[in-house]
Amino acid sequence: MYNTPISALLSLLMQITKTQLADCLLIQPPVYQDNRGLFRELYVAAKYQAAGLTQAFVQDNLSSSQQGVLRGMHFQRFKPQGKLISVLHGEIYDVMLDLRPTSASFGQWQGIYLDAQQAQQLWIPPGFAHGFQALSTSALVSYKTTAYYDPTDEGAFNALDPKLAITWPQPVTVMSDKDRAAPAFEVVKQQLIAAI
Ligand SMILES: Cc1cn([C@H]2C[C@H](O)[C@@H](COP(=O)(O)OP(=O)(O)O[C@H]3O[C@@H](C)C(=O)[C@@H](O)[C@H]3O)O2)c(=O)[nH]c1=O
Repeated sequence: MYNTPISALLSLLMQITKTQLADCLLIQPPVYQDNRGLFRELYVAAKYQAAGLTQAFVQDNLSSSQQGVLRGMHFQRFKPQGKLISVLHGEIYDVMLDLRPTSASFGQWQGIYLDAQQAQQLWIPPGFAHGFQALSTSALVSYKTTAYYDPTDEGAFNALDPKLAITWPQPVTVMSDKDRAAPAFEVVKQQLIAAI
């Protein structure tokens, strides 16, 4: 629909901010409010490609969580997924951790608050672990991925690992059994280094 210069211009309407972690982006698309409510675009290929999200998305996911629920920290080892995160209802604290051994921010994590009213989105490229906590009564989170879900390729480390000390904002009410049983980050880190 748009040629490259026009899509580059359109992408100026989106505010793109670099995060502390290399290659992750905080995206603030315009939110149009009127007496009916609001309108926002979730994804427009030409605009997001112009902003640097050039890989094709192949899957859309939706999860609903009650307050305090913690999901993560997850990744795929050989078929890593880039993720474009949007909150459709409520508020979350979203955490990404750089798993790329050659990256300047390898092993570092950053948490970012995302909420449906402000409508920020987070771009987490392939090569990161991801998790979030629902902070509102309920939170509806949608995310696009650049690789298919493959349960045989799934990896995880413990989001409550005291050495990582991720500062989850609220008491953790529920985690999956799988997430509670996940190893400490150091185990995953050593595996990643050994695989170089
Ligand atoms: C992630 C995923 C799960 N499932 C199934 C497997 C399982 O039966 C059920 C719930 O899966 P999980 O417990 O892994 O769901 P969840 O803990 O919400 O997993 C997600 O967490 C966040 C933090 C991410 O970043 C995602 O990539 C994904 O790992 O849904 C799919 O069919 N497709 C998928 O893409």
